[in-house]
Amino acid sequence: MLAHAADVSVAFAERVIRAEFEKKLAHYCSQKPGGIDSIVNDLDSSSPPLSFKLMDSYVFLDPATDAVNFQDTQVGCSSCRPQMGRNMGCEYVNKCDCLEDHPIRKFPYKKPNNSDFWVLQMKYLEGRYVIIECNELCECGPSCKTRVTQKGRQVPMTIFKTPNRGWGLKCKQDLIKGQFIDLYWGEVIPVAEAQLRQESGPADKASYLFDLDKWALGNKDLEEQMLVVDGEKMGGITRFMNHSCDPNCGVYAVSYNKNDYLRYNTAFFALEDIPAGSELTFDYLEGEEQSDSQGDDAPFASQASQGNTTKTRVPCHCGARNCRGLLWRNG
Ligand SMILES: C[S@@+](CC[C@H](N)C(=O)[O-])C[C@H]1O[C@@H](n2cnc3c(N)ncnc32)[C@H](O)[C@@H]1O
Repeated sequence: MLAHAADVSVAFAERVIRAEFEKKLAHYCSQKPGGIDSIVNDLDSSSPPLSFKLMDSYVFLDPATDAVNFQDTQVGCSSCRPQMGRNMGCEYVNKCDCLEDHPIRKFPYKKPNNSDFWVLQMKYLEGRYVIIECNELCECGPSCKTRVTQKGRQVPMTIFKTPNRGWGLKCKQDLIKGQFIDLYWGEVIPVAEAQLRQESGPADKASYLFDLDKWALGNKDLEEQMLVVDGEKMGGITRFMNHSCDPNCGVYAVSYNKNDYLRYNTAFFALEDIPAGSELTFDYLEGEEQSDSQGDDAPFASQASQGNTTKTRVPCHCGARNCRGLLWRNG
C-alpha cells in the first residue's frame, strides 16, 4: 500500500516536472517562427532537469569579459548601403569591409531555388571557414542577407530520450544541406573555471563545455584569456545535441565582430539533407582535427571545439561504422 502511494507520488512529480519543462519550451519558442518545440520520452517517465534555464544569449560570469566591454573594437562595413544591388544588400558587393581580411572574401550564404531561406555556400560548408556576418554598425542595415545566424533558429525541435546517450535532439522538419540550425548558448566562463566545473562531480559527468579557442589556440596571450561556453545549467536547445563519429551537422565559428578574438558564436549547419525526425549530431572532436590540418588559413578555418578542456574518457555509443570508440581524445 505504502509502496503504491510512493509510486503514485513519483509519477505525479514526474508529470509536474515534464509540464514545467514544456512550459519553458513554449515560452522560449513563442517568439520564434517554425512551430513549437517538444519533449518525447518513449523509454521512461523522466524529463530534462528543471534546474536547466533555457535561453538564447550568452551570460558572462565575469562582467569584465562581457562582449559589450569590447565593442570599441567593432567596426561595420562602410561602402555597402541598404537595398543596394537589386535590393538585396551586401551579397552583391565583393568588397564588403566585413570580408576584407577573409581568405576567400566570398559572401557566406546563397539562396537555393524554391527556398525562402539562405544556406551556407559550399566553400564554407566544406572548408570550415569562419563565417563573418554584418553587425549593427554596418551601413547595409538590418535586411542585409549576411544576417542569418544572428536572427536565431527558425526550425522546431524535439528533445528526446535515447537508450544510451541521455537526451538527444531531432528537427521536426526536413533540413537541406547548408541550412542553419541554431547557435550554442550558455554561461561564458574562463578556462580555469571550466576545468574546475568539469572536474567536479563523477568521472563520467556529461560535458556541455564549448571552448572558444578558434583564435586562442597556439597564441599564448589569447590562451590565457580564453573563454569557454558552458551549456549545462543554462543554454539553448543545442546543448542536447549528441556526438556522432559520422555526424549530419557541422559546427562553425561565426563572428559579428571580426576584431574580437575571444568572443564569437558557434553555429550548427546541416552537412547533408536531413529528413524530419532524424537525430541531429555533430563531431565533438571536429575542431581539433580541423585546426591540426588547416595551414595558412588556420585563423579563419579552425572551429570552436568541444575537445580542449580536459574531459574523462567516455565510451562513444554513436553506432557509426567508423566510430572512434571514445568521445574525447584527452583525459
Ligand atoms: C552536450 S551533452 C549532450 C546531451 C546529453 N545527452 C544530455 O542528456 O543532456 C554531452 C554528453 O552527452 C553524452 N553523449 C553525447 N554523445 C554521446 C555518444 N555518442 N556516446 C555516449 N555518450 C554521449 C555524454 O555524456 C556527453 O558528455
